[in-house]
Amino acid sequence: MSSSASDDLRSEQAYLTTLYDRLDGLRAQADDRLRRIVLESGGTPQGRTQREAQRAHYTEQLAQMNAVENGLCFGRLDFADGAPLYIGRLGLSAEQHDRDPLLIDWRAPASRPFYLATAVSPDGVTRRRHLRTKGRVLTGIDDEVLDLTAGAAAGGREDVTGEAALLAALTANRTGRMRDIVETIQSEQDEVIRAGLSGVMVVQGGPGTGKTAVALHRAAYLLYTYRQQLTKQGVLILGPNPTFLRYISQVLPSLAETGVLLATLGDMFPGVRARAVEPSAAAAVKGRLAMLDVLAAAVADRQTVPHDFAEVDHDGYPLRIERSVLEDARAAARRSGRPHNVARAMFVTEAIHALSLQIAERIGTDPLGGDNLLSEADLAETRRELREDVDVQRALFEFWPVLTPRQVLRDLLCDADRLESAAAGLTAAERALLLRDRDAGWTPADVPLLDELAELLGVDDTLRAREAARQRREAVDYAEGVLEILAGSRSLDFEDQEEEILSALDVVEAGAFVERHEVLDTRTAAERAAADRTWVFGHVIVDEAQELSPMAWRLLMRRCPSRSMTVVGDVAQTSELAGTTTWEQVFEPYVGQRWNLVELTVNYRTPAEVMAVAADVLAAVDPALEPPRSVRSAGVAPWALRVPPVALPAEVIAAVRVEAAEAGEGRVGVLVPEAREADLGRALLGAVPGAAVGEQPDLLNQVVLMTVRQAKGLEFDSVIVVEPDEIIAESPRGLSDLYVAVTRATRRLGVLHTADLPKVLHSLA
Ligand SMILES: Nc1ncnc2c1ncn2[C@@H]1O[C@H](COP(=O)(O)OP(=O)(O)OP(=O)(O)O)[C@@H](O)[C@H]1O
Repeated sequence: MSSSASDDLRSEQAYLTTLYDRLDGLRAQADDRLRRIVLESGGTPQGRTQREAQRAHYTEQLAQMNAVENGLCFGRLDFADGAPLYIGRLGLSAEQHDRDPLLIDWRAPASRPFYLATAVSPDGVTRRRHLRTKGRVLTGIDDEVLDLTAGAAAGGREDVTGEAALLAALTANRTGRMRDIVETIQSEQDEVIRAGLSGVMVVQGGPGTGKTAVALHRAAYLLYTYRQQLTKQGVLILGPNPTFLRYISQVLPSLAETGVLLATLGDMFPGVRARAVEPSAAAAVKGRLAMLDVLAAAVADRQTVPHDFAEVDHDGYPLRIERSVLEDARAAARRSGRPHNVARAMFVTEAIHALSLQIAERIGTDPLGGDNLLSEADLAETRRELREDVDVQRALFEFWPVLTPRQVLRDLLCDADRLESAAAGLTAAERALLLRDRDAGWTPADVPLLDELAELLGVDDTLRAREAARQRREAVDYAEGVLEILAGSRSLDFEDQEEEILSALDVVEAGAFVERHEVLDTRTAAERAAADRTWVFGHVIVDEAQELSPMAWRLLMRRCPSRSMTVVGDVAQTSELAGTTTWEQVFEPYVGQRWNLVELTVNYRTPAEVMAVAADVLAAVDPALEPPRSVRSAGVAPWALRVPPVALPAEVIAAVRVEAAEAGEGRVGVLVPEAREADLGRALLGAVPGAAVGEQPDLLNQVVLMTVRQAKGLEFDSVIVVEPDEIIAESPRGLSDLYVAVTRATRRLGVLHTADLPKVLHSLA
């Protein structure tokens, strides 16, 4: 190492140490304040609220400071004039302000040239320096000189920034968890990350173009830039499945952001974790907008009338409830246009009104032919009696019951007759796809249906108020109990004392006591949002968005009426039959033409050799689609091996062993047709006990066997695709599935097949 290089290392290490000292100082300060707050107690309700807010603030600050411990500072910009700027995961101000700022947050506008400056357009930057660190120790420096006039050779490529650091990141072993890319964000990605908050932005990009990475960094950017607004309303990131959410789960915490709700569609109905699996064809039927009519009919079918009449016992007499009375009441309630549970009150009022007239007719008829003898007050009393009569209530409940979304959907999907009545617009084959067992669990495609039903059913305010009143009564009863104990202990301790002693009982009544002890809601917006179906998010980010059905989009749009959304996906990778192959189709109904399309064109994951194979598959999906350009080659040719059918499991195991040895610390993914998953999974597990297989495989294992659908959005150092012709044949979107499968590799790709290779893989023959 030249002496100037080692001088550089030494002085940068010294600066790094200053930064960590400052971080430690701030951490100690926050820790100390938090400790003091935790020790404080009592005070007024406002005081306590304030303390709670401060506690949350310092806890979050500490979490943020802990999160940035690794890679605190990763870059430096030198300018033609002025002092250099250091770029990091967090902004740090100096203790003495003349040295400010010590470190600039990567999201601050001043950091932008770090991602955008090039030799051709340096924006005043003369040098961009990447600092490589391990813990608190500087391990290396990569410099890019951007000032061509300074005489230094610019070298490197013009299409990437920070080439050395980028290539180091791209060729590193995969770990089963996605890493942040904050040190090497490329300019086309930076544009997306820093776009404004409002409106719908669709980011279309081929595999490996960094859509997921960009979506996550955009969440961090938006939270930094619009902190107040978004902390209150929350940001939702919707991903395709729980395995994928675990894969990306570390990225935002490593960027010191934790207040984001990561969820799958299956999590979007509070109280339901929809994890059951169903055929894609069934999900496709559930995803169509035709289900709106089916659901509306299913609710209407619950508003029934008897064949002729119903009879109940009222006040010792049989009371006939005529079909026509119920029909009129039902028509009036339906005409109100209110949701079913809300309109119920009107149905009951109308029915009771008609029944009271019927009773008046019976008992108030003037034998002399004059007006009815019952006064208005008598009629009101009759109505009151009818309303309070449990038998009448029960009968009316039967004709217009209070319903929950789960009840309506379960009853519908488990009953061929109900389905036939409500889903008359579907074909018999489609209805057969919908029919399921009563004890089958909820699937993700059920969730938008439950959400739609919640809208159709509504919540009866009187019921809600009754429930709130019940809860409050319980709390007051409890408080009275507490106060009684206090009173009891006073009489024991102080009854023989002369002077008056003020007890809690004298200064507070039970209701007020409850109010004072109401628990403060200290949950983050993300936590509160997860528990509330009607929560409206400040921003919604959707990953693998091409897979969502029209019904799922309705649910999402309800959660985001401001339409502040970032939608990332690739219409060439759609595997769900309910998914989309054009973005226009998705957004036209909600925002017309008012959405922005941005395209990412560079593939950071898949090396050129693998992408050449993928390009042939893509051409078969749609010749008009362009594959993204690989940023690097791996120097390894993809391979294919034909094996006898009986030897397939043994050959898979052998290939896994070879690839695991090649991958070293890296990860191996075996992607198989759905029909073979169970058998091959079992065989692999027998030979490689640590392998991850099954519904939700643990990606931290070195070897993972899964279907292509499960592998959506994931990547492995080495990928073995098994029986590609079966993957193609398994679904009408089988070619897209094969495209997804081959583009999961970051280094090596192999194909095992027992029949002829499909034509689209001819380059491997
Ligand atoms: N600027 C970057 N610097 C370093 N690594 C990057 C960069 N951009 C993307 N990557 C890496 O490339 C890989 C692919 O990124 P990502 O998964 O976000 O792509 P994607 O477009 O979502 O792919 P797919 O459509 O196949 O799911 C990841 O390992 C990611 O970390």
